Amino acid sequence: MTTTADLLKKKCRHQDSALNDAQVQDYLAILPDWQLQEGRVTRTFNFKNYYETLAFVNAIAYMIHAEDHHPILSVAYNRCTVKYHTHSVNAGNGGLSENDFICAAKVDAVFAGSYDGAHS
Ligand SMILES: C[C@H](O)[C@H](O)[C@H]1CNC2=NC(N)=NC(=O)C2=N1
Repeated sequence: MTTTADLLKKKCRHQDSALNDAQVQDYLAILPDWQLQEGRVTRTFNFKNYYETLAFVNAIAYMIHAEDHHPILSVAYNRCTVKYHTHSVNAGNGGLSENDFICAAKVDAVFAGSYDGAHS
């Protein structure tokens, strides 16, 4: 059974095939703060003010760049919603892959202050 610790040790890699519904549910079970909304793995993070919201956006941008796996971000005064899906699967039609859950776990680690940087 995959754990969040397993996900944190992984690195995103190119994916061609999407996860099936059962696999998606297994990953969601280990990331309880994330929901599946409109086919995207989604979580909203709340902050005290705009400065802290942007600090979070910049912090996850470092991880996002290191993983080369990009979410849709919506940024408001005191919250940021992160939505992940994988463009490359299903012949470019998109879907969910393990990369989405690797990055969700790493976003949580950044938010918790426990992200230990990109590994080569
Ligand atoms: C060439 C580049 O590595 C690919 O286009 C990456 C970039 N970032 C990506 N981000 C997401 N969310 N899905 C992808 O399939 C993806 N592919």
